[in-house]
Amino acid sequence: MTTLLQFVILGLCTGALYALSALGMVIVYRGSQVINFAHAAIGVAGAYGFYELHDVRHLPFFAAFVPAILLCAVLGVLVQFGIMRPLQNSSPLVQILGTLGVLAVIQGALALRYKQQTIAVTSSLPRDPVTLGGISVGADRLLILLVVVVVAVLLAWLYARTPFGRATSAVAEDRTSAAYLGYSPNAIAGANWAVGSMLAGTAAILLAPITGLQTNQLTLLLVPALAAAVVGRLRSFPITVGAGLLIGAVQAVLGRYANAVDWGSAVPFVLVLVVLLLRGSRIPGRGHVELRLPAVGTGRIRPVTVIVLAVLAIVVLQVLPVGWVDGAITTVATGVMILSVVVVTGYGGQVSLAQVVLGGIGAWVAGRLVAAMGLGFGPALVLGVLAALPVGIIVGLPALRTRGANLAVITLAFGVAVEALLFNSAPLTGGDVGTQVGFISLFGIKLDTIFNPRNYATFCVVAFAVCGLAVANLRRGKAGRRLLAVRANERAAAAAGVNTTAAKLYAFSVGAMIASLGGILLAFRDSSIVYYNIQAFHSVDVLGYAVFGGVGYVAGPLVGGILQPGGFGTNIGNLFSPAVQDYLPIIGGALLILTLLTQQNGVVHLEARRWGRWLDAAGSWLRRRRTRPVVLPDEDPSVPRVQPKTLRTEELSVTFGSTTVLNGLSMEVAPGQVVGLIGPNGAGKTTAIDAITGFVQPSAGRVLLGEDDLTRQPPRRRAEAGLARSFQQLELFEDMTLFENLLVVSESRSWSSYVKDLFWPGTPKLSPAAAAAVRMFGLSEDLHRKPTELSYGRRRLAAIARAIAAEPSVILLDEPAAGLSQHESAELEHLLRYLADERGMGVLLIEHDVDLVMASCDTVTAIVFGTEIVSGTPEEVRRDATLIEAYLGRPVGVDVEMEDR
Ligand SMILES: Nc1ncnc2c1ncn2[C@@H]1O[C@H](COP(=O)(O)OP(=O)(O)OP(=O)(O)O)[C@@H](O)[C@H]1O
Repeated sequence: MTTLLQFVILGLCTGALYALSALGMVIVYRGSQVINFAHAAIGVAGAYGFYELHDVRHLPFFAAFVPAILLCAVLGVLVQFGIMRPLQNSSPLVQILGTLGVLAVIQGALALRYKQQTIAVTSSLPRDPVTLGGISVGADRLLILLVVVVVAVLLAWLYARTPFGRATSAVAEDRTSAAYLGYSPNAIAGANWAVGSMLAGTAAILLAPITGLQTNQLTLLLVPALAAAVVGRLRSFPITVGAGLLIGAVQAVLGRYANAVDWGSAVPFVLVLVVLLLRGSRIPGRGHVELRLPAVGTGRIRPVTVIVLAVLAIVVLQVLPVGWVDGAITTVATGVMILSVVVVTGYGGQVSLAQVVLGGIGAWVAGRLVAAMGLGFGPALVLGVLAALPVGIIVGLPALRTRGANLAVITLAFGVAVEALLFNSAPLTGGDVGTQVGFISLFGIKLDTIFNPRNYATFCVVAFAVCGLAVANLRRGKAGRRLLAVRANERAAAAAGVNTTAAKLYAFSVGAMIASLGGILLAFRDSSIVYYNIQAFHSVDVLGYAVFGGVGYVAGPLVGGILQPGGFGTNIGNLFSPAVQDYLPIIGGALLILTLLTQQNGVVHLEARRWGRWLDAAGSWLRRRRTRPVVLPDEDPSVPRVQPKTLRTEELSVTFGSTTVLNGLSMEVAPGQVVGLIGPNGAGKTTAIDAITGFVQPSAGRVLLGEDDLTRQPPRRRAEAGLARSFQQLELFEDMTLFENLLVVSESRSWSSYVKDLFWPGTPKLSPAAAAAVRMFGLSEDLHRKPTELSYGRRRLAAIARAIAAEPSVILLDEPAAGLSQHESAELEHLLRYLADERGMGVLLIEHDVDLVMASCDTVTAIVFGTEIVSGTPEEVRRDATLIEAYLGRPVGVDVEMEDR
């Protein structure tokens, strides 16, 4: 028992340092809404600075400590102003990568100077043993614990009670409003980066005497600190400290009682997994802001170009010097791994920092099958690729309830755990000696890289071509459109009936299989695979390479793969100096940062545009081919009536916290009926639509469509049952053309397309209902355009057309006339009647344009503060005094016309 307590206390001390570093992350996040993945790197840079001054130049503790943490502050401020400020409106992916670029540069710079050696650092804190209740612990550990608790209390006070803290909270709440109040968001962000970075430095300086100073110390500090900060919601100081202490204590106990395996490395992963799964939500809330990810290509294949390039590559490989063939192998094999990022992040919009580890798992399975079971390379490769599939699904599971930076944290933590438990486990991998796979061959062709590197390089090129074609096919097929819909807007995707769960898990599983193939190709370059070399943090580089090349483009990975050490980048660098190899991590990090600042869509996007311009200049016939107009199916005069179903809400109530926003709403929308739902701002109209379509759970009441009780169904099932909705903010899929937007809602939801599309995506065609919607709104000229290329009015019409294209029994329109011209509003009125009278749809219309409501609705329900105040024909409602009073805020006579709001 005493031993257990002793380890708990020791663990608490290490945990206190995680907590200290995590507190810094929380501060940075509060000030700038950025999760800083370079946080530990900045801290470790400070620790090296401290070491130089204190241990090498023998300055007293504080004379070394103060400049060291000031160095961290300067680094933090430079990162904020030089990189994060320009990226402040970018997607979480881009912001994460910005900090990861900084991490690569700092780590690369430290590795240049200090290599991989571990430096012993002397402690300035008193280390005499202190005995507490029979347990003896070093005084330095207790002091650290005390320091962290004091810092947490001070921070809590600073951020709750001082003007600086209030200003930071105001900026965190809303940058624009804070600026109106006179706060400078940038100055506040800079100050928080400085304070947060100083805490990172303090934590690293205090940790160095315990663990020794090493550039790889980042893992030791970064992952647990990230985990603690995420558990504290990047806001709460006490919860963050508690989580850090918990991680430290559990790790210490596991290290004592289960030390055969490094279970401690898995603690941050397990903790974050449990917390995020419990806390997350399937569909993001209404306030979720979708920031655009880098651009996605069309996936269009030019077969002649592909064949010519592949043949050319294979021919060139036969004559290249051997050093360059090795470079080609590394570049192309890494390219295969990066293709997995194109699927998961480029198409699926999910940030995964586990791709290298997934590749490593595939390589491990294949390697063991060859070495231990004597299986041939071919079958081992197939089984290795298949083995990654279930692991990919496991990695993808958290993505069902969390997204963005949180997902990046959890996938990184997963990678670190697998690295420690599998790749660093000598019994499982063969340790330093590795796994002997010998000289491999396939169908009698020798593929070893010692005597037959050109064959292996050719095999890598073929593997890339096959995967690249599959990924391009995926982009053009139904499955790809589902992924892009989820990436662009999860809420709208769910409302369109897309199974977001299936789409995400599909992206992760296909990504895992491709990553696994890449991992196998990289591992089997050697006749002895040393799994120690597979590092979880390398996924960070791979994600960076992907964005550098163009994360949405199939050709991007080949450009990104050049940066991989040992690839073409090394070959090119060696032409100038062999030392370039050492600088590659720094160059890679700097290039990534530059790409993010200047061209987030990647090199290939830039080139594609350049080529596009060239094609434009080359002749109009080529231009015609590029912007081939989408052909609508012939007009079908008999667009069928929809399946008639009546929507009923029974005593529907919604409560947020203690506030009841919707209070027992009962209404009915029958087939062929247009029903208006009106009320002043904040009355609860959108909440009613959200509750009917499954985006918020009602606290009481029922939602029925025909005979089906939909009250507990997710949005997708309600869409399948026959409900479609438009959103106030339109929520179109911005990365897709209008044609693709319409396809997402109207094409069949077959599961088979998840497999078929990889090989044969087919030619997409609009359904008669979608084509009719396009004609109705005169959108045929806009079909090949993306929503951003349309005027606001046309975007609105496009959003309504998309909802109609799903052929719903009942359509719910949330302020469809907002921003429309008078002419367009008149057309909308005509359309609403057409949908009800000719197509038999039930229409629920939320609108502030009272004239439109009165002219087009059969019945109108008015709500105020979530409660129905009147319901009846437009004429009855128009003359209701209570409603007029609610709208105008004062009692009036019945003859007063309601204002057109
Ligand atoms: N997720 C939420 N958490 C807490 N309160 C919420 C949430 N969503 C909406 N509300 C509150 O519920 C009330 C009703 O909002 P709702 O958007 O449904 O009104 P509305 O009638 O559609 O208004 P408008 O006409 O301005 O769109 C508002 O006070 C709003 O602030």
